[in-house]
Amino acid sequence: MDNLLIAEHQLIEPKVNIQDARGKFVKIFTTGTLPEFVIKEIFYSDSDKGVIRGMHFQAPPFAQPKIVTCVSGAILDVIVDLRMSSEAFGKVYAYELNEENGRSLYIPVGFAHGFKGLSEHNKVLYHCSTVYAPDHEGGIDFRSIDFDWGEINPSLVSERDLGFPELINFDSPF
Ligand SMILES: Cc1cn([C@H]2C[C@H](O)[C@@H](COP(=O)(O)OP(=O)(O)O[C@H]3O[C@@H](C)C(=O)[C@@H](O)[C@H]3O)O2)c(=O)[nH]c1=O
Repeated sequence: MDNLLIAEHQLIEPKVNIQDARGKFVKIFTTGTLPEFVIKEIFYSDSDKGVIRGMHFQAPPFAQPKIVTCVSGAILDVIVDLRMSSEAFGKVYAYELNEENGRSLYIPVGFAHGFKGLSEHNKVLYHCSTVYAPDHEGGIDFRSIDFDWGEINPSLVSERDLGFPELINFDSPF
């Protein structure tokens, strides 16, 4: 599938990021940003400070490249490389996405994704290049990757996210 061809993650700078007397205008994506990226679903989440969601992926043949943008507030966005053939298997990349920098993160096939809310509230917008496939959803315990999440409040994490396997015991489908 063409939309699975962009193999590496990319931090996408906004094409326009303007503040004026009315407020902000941010263009996060335009044709040419990721020419092969096809949008099949768009959704957003709304979370409070300290909430952690992740680390999630969809397994082949329903793997799901996506572009993540924090349109309100601030998050620490985190991905981990789960590609068995990758020299960087298990490597973690983390970026602050927030309403000021207008940045997005493109997440290719073979990575799990999660984030922690840094501001009082955040809204995170997803553009996905495949549709939701609940039977092919998977995850890694966010506490098992090589990343310091700071304070973790289990009441701000879903039951499902607390029950995923640890990376060390994980049989990657990628
Ligand atoms: C992801 C998703 C969930 N749902 C449903 C399932 C559930 O009842 C409810 C909330 O789902 P979750 O608890 O999985 O929501 P959440 O934990 O926010 O899931 C998201 O986490 C981040 C880290 C990602 O990377 C996303 O791709 C997605 O997996 O929405 C859909 O109907 N369609 C979807 O595409």
